[in-house]
Amino acid sequence: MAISRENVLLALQGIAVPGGGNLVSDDLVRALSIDAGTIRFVIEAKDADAARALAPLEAEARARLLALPGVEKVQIVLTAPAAPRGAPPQVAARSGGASASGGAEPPPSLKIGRHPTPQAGPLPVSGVARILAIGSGKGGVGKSTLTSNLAVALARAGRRVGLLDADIYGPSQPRMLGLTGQRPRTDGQMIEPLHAFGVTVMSIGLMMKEGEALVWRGPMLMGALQQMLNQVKWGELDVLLVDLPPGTGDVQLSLCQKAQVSGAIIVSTPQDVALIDARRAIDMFDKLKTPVLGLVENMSSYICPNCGHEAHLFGHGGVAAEAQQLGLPFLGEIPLNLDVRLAGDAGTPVAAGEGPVPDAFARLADRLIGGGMA
Ligand SMILES: Nc1ncnc2c1ncn2[C@@H]1O[C@H](COP(=O)(O)OP(=O)(O)OP(=O)(O)O)[C@@H](O)[C@H]1O
Repeated sequence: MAISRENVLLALQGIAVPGGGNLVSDDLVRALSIDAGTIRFVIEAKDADAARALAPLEAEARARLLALPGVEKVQIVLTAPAAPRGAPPQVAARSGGASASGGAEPPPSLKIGRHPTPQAGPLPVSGVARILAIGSGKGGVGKSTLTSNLAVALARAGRRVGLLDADIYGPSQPRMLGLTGQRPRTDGQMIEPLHAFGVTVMSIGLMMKEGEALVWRGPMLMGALQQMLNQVKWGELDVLLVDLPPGTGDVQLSLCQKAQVSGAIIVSTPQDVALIDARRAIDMFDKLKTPVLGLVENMSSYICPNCGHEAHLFGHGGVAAEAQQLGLPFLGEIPLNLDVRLAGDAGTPVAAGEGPVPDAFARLADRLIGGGMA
């Protein structure tokens, strides 16, 4: 029998916390997910003392949930922030590069991941002229790589660019932009984004302990995304690129429901399997009434650095053909090149340098600017 979220919350509402209220009314239940017979969630106490006081409630919550029909397993994590409340100092950005890494700091005190605030429909983000969703049907096609490099290329072309890493299942932008270990500053209300290579950057991964968001679903995710859009001091931006998780899930839905997204760009490799999934992503954006602005082919051709021979490891031209068939613009192609990966791993996007690959990203940026998309 399917377990309903409402029944779980109802059971948890019955558990009083010291000082009045209950687990749900005090917003202590975070990251609730229900997966077949398993219920997972986090009880987030405000500090270590509060966590100790809540420990008996964890057992009570488990017992109550296990008594619900269909529940086989209950996983509860009781956590408290590792550091006292207050913002860790932000490390200043080096001009032209990413802020220097200061080692792994605890997450900022602002709680990310909460129930969404009701709103009438998709809203603009203050100061942001355009929001572009960067999506893919399949994982690993280079969507995050493309997003960081496109952001850098747009910044180099003089645009005011923001990048929101909403890939909660594997936020990779901090690593790709050399921001690993840094924490954004917050006053408890608003978040100061980080800056790297001329791009204003915020990643859901910078706001939480590793792996914390993995269990989020539905409303929690929607609330978190809403916070990332509205509680970050984005400043005045010509364009905000949103790096989405692969596929067609809650984050895509939440983004298009909460924000006025100008359009989506779909990244795919030329392989048939990737293209089939890309079609699904396009279909989803159509259903969400978000215009698909075009397709990009990543890992297009491979030029052997030793002999100059051009090979097409994943095929070539498949995405352009698909775009034509769907009547969508083909925005450009990025070659498969070892430097792309090495630069991404090293935290200095290849688009920040010179050469044929940075030129390919510059062409893509120009195409978007020329088309009024960025
Ligand atoms: N054009 C390219 N040439 C060489 N390597 C690339 C290229 N594009 C991406 N890569 C590498 O492929 C791997 C996957 O890329 P990336 O993480 O950007 O994909 P993704 O689609 O965002 O994945 P996920 O869906 O898992 O987030 C990375 O190691 C990246 O460096």
